[in-house]
Amino acid sequence: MAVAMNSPAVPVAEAPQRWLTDPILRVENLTMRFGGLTAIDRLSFDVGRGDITALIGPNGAGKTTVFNCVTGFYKPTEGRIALKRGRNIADSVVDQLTASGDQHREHADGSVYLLERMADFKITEKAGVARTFQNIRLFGGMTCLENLLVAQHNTLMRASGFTIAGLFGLPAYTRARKAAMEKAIAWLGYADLLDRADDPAADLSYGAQRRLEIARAMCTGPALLCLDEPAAGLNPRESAELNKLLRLIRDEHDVSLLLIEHDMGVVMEISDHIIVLDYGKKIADGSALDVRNDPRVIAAYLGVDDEEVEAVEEKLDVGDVDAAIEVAHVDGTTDAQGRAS
Ligand SMILES: Nc1ncnc2c1ncn2[C@@H]1O[C@H](COP(=O)(O)OP(=O)(O)OP(=O)(O)O)[C@@H](O)[C@H]1O
Repeated sequence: MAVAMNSPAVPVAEAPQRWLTDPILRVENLTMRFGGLTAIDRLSFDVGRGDITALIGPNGAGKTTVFNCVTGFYKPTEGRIALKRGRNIADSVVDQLTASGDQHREHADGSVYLLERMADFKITEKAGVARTFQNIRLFGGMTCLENLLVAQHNTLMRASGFTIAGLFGLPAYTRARKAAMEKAIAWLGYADLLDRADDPAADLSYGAQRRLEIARAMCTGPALLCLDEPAAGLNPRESAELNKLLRLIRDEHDVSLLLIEHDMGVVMEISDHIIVLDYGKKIADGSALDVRNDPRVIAAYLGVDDEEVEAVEEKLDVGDVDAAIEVAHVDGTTDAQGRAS
């Protein structure tokens, strides 16, 4: 997908650097090899609790592979992925858990999970990590409301004691069913889809389907929400609606977000923290402002040669980002994916 570094985005004001002081997710020395190909190479980064963190980079940089490792779809070749559900959990607690060989530990300040040791369904259910995919995966024939109820199936099954007792009006099940309905209706509201509750999901516009998918992920009660290209294919109005929903999730629901995104307008506007990958390695890590001005990032996206990075740097030294991008555009030869050809 083409990437526009010079989109008219206004970077957000400098936010507190929570990824340094209070990480919810800590990825350390992550390596993923597919046969002879090293897709991720000793990658380390932190995701701040309560932040919107964007993982960006040209096509093939390894973003989806990182997501697949965090969410348990892939078992990493090496590395540790620790999720801390609770503030002030010392690194020594994570080290003790690692040494114990266990997957999870309850601690006075919260729970710690080693995601690289867990199956994907446990990562969702126990650690509280939800995700969406590049291609929308709703149940198209079900209504919007039904999609959000299905997401709460596990909670309802637990409440029924995993029996048919729910059918006979077990009080715990009746309460859980009411709570599930209230949650589904609340998320339809947050996603601005209340008036479409009884319509089949497949009838919604593309942007509305994206918001429904995010609402469905939120119905699982995550602590960390991973979104794979949520703005792909959206028009400017739909992107603005998406940004509003993502900010609401961060600001009012105490959920941290990790997203892969190619749309630099969305990334620069809503991200507290940006991590840039190229060829499976981290090439930049910081606020939107830092990353936007980083010559290595511009070079990676626009495909300039190493010696031309200096020319880009010179323009940036005098604060002329647009001229730096212009230099990169003239000198770099890019293919449609923003990768040098
Ligand atoms: N299951 C797999 N088997 C073999 N190679 C893979 C597999 N998954 C990913 N790769 C390779 O790993 C590298 C990183 O791919 P990945 O999909 O993570 O990149 P990406 O940054 O998400 O790209 P895009 O922006 O196009 O989605 C690529 O070279 C890709 O071909």
